[in-house]
Amino acid sequence: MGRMGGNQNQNQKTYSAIPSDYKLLEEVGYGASATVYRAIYLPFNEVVAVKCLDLDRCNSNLDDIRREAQTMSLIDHPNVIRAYCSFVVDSNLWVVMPFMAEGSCLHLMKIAYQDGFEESAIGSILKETLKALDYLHRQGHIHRDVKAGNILLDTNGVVKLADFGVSACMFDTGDRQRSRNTFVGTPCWMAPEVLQPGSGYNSKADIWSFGITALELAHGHAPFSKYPPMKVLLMTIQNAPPGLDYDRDKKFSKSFKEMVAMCLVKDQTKRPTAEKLLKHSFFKHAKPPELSVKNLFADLPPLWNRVKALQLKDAAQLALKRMPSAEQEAISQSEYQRGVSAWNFDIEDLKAQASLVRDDDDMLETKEENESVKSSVGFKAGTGFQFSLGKSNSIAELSQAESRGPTNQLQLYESLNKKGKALEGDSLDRNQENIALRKNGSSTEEMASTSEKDTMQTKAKAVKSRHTQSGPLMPGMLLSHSSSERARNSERCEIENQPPTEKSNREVRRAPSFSGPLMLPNRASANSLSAPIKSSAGYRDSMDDKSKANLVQIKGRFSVTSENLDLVKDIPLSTVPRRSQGSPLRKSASVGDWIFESKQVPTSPSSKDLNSCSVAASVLMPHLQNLFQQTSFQQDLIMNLLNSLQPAEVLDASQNGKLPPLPRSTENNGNVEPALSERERLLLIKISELQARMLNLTDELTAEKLKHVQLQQQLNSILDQEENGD
Ligand SMILES: Nc1ncnc2c1ncn2[C@@H]1O[C@H](COP(=O)(O)OP(=O)(O)OP(=O)(O)O)[C@@H](O)[C@H]1O
Repeated sequence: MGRMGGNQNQNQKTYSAIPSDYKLLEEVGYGASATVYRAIYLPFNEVVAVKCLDLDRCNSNLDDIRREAQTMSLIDHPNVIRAYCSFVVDSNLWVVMPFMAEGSCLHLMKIAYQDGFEESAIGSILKETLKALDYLHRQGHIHRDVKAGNILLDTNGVVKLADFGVSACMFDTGDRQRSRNTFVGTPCWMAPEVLQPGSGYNSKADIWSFGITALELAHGHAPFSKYPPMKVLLMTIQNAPPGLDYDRDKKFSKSFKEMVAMCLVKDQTKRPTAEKLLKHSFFKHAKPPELSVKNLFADLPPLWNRVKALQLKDAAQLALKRMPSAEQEAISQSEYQRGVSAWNFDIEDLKAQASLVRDDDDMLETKEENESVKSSVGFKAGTGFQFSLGKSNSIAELSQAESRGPTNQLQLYESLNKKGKALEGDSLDRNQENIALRKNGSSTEEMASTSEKDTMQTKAKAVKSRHTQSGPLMPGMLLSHSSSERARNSERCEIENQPPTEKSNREVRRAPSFSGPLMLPNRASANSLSAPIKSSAGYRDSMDDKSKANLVQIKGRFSVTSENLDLVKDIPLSTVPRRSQGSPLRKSASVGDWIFESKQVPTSPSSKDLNSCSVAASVLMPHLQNLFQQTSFQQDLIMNLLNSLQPAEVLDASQNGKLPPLPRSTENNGNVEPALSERERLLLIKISELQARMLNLTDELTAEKLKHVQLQQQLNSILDQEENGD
């Protein structure tokens, strides 16, 4: 057992890393990879929360986890939950935190406010959350998982933002997904730029999630939460942003609506910073949380009883339902409960789930949708996808091709690829392929993963194996998700089309064309097939100057800052050997983001050369950087793909001379191989084939389901006739 991180501040109490010092009591929550217990820290006789993360389900490097834990323990803000300490116990990581006796906003809504909170409480909760975001952004961090489930409440009305850092490394690493093959994140809270490869994201992604969280608190659920993740993804990218624009929202003030609309602007550069948003009149008039939030818990039973009640209620509901719909429910609940944590998707799971959406349900949805969405096209028979014609040609083309069938889609993909268009970042198809690349493992496992039964079994097993200390345990159940309302998509083009303000114009002008090592790829793009990382200058531009200047790395959900940035900021990425030993730039094993170690910056001859020709360098740098990143990601993706291929297939392909040999060791792939482009081309074809196969299978499945429905209808009519005959 080793201590992972703890607060070093002399003025603060020190918590030991000895498991027997903690008496675990009731389970008070669970997430995708962790169960949270109320516990007593015996030396202080103090109630704390212990989050137990199952390390078996995460192949992350312990060093990365340690770094995350240390960063988490350095967080110091009244609205951000801090880790007292964290340490490994058997195969679990225990994170000790303050106990928030009223649990998360999500829990509270489920138990007592299924249609959301009233505006005054929402204002207070959001204001406190925004203070937390402002702090994190100033420190150079992006939270990336802002949602009601991560806003914790204390009995006296204190609001704290939780769930980052340690869990981030669990969620972000592809290893975790590979090892479990069960995870599919719901992109309900994700900003469009996060969902689209290559576009790059920054702290403004948190502002989008914050806007979605505002809607979640107002309605009791996030927009699109009843849809399968793939559909949510499409709707987020292609529809107008959701808002508080409907009849049911009449009760909300103009300033609340306006604030939400400001957050939910698709163009990230037009979203306000947390600091600026805090000055909005909605927050100026927000009541202190001890006045408005505290009232929410009056007369409610203790948190653990609520959690237990929710679990029992959901279990009973599920048991009552017929299996197919129970499965659907479980999937939907599971997705909602698991939330947005992983910024990775799994195309096959997504497709499988999309095909489970009942058509009759969608017909209703579509009717409603058509009221607000001006033009929409069918996505794919049987899946119920609907989306408006988007701005992007490639998305529209691909979508139409998708609706025409897999062959067309493949052809279009290939033609785009030929034209070079397919490398554009906003290609949905590419996004799907990126997603597909994350898949590894057998389809049997994968299908099983979506079933309620397995989810429960897995959770029960995990809880059993974890809990060796004490405390009554409930088998982990899926939380209920009462959302039945769909989100509406209102056109708010005025907001999006607003001309940039004078200030933002100035910002754009000031924007450096060379983004340096800080221009980090987004997670989606890091996994993209070959999408170039467009200039991610926005990352710095949109941050406060202070944090911009200090940012040196992103780890998990953290980007860590340094005062010595100047030392490193002009080192071109293209001159830095990637992931080779001793390189200052390497990839975090846990999170897939770049880490720059400022102390080890080499002075490379090429950077000197470039400096001697500064004009050319400034023009060249972004291109070189993009090229470098592109190649790196391609390498990653190829490795991912190779890993996902059956070994026999790889062997076969290389023996037949189809594929040039590729070093399988991830240690060696820092250098760009000359044969890479040929290999990439072949692999792209392979990917296309795989995707086409997958689409065919999905189509077959859909056709079978249709047949099944028709047969059932025939059977029903025969039975009716027989009954009438009788
Ligand atoms: N400090 C705490 N005090 C009280 N309850 C907590 C605390 N931390 C977490 N919880 C409860 O446990 C739930 C799960 O915790 P958490 O979100 O950290 O787990 P996770 O596995 O990281 O979840 P997710 O899937 O949302 O990322 C929370 O939604 C909340 O209800």
